[in-house]
Amino acid sequence: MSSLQIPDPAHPGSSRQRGASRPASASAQPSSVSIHQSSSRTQRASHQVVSSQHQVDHDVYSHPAAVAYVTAHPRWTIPKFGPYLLLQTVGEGKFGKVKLGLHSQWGEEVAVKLIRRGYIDSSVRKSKVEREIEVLRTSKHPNIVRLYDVIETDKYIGIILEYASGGELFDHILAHRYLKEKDAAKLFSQLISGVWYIHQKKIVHRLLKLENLLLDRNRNVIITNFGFANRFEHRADDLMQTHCGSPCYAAPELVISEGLYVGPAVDIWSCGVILYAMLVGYLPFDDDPNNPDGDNINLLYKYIVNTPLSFPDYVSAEARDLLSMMLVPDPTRRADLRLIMAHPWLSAYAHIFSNGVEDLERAAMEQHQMRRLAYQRQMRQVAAAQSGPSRVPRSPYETSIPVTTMDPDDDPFTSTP
Ligand SMILES: Nc1ncnc2c1ncn2[C@@H]1O[C@H](COP(=O)(O)OP(=O)(O)OP(=O)(O)O)[C@@H](O)[C@H]1O
Repeated sequence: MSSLQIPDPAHPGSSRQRGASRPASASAQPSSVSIHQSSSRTQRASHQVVSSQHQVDHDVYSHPAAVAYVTAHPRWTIPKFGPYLLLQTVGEGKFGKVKLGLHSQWGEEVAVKLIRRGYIDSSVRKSKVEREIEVLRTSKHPNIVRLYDVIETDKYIGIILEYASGGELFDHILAHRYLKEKDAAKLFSQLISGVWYIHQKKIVHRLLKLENLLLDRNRNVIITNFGFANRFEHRADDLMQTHCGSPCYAAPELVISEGLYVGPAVDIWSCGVILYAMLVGYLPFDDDPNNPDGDNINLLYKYIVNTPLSFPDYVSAEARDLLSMMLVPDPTRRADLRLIMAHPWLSAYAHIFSNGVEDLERAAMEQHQMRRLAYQRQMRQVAAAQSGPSRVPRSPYETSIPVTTMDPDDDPFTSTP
């Protein structure tokens, strides 16, 4: 596999990792190629204004995440992408891998979504990436994944995102079979707050599903994957394509009216499917091939439109009432967000809905600032421990564990675990 084509400022034209003795042997620099020229550049200052405190780069190798990575993979070098060390792969999309990144100065953990430029080979894919960046750039909400930066190289577009360390909501539900109503109501309120926020900004997500809901370390919802988000006023474009991959969450009008309707009600339907899955432990409308109607999208929608919702005994009457308001095939009769937020099943979380757009943006900024300061504090503690009198080796790099360089023909961004 060939290596990243990163212009090396010291050796123009050279981009390969060589036999370095330090773990982070490649330094990615943003290339001059851009899908989103000037706007992506303006995002790049986000890590430079937080603190006057200077940390030295090597402290980051004592960061618990770096130590854990090196302990698990003692023979791998750690590639660098911009100011971030790239650690393990935390997820994979059609575009490429998502890696855990570690800011080399501040020790902040981030998710680095590495989109291979080769993937952007059509206008649909190009606009998907551009949309995701554009929507995230303008969104600041405690439950919407935060965009920190966009770093471009010749081979990759790296979208630097808030790291949702709690994994996917899908797995959280699987682990519990289904969620307690109290827990589901909290998560659902956060989802609805995020959806309300983007709808206020005249944006529809259009691909809400369990796999696009992540959790942070405190089990709060983080909404991700805005690649198919669209403005209210835009007509449908790639919608049919969008939902071919996840028909179970797609509102009936997307199929029945051949995708011409792109109003906010499509997100309400998907939120209803998500809430049903949280409370029941399976999807209300299934595309399981064992379900004779499920493997054909048109039959599935005929089934959805003609079959009344059913619930297992353990779902409360109030929750059923809310779901029955949301999972209404006719979008004009489906509950809107105002009705959902006022529903008694969510009364314990009504305070979440009392915030306006500006309050939510302020809360998101404050939350982010606190998190960043906590990371910096952690780095300072690591540095203080390292310079203490009874200093012991704090990372495998200071022990006898050999650090070998990767094969220069390997691509560090895709071949490392
Ligand atoms: N901010 C994040 N924090 C932690 N993990 C993430 C984050 N973003 C993505 N992931 C992980 O990476 C996986 C793939 O990411 P992403 O949602 O971008 O791809 P996808 O759902 O396949 O989307 P696409 O349709 O763009 O291919 C997710 O399912 C999740 O496990």
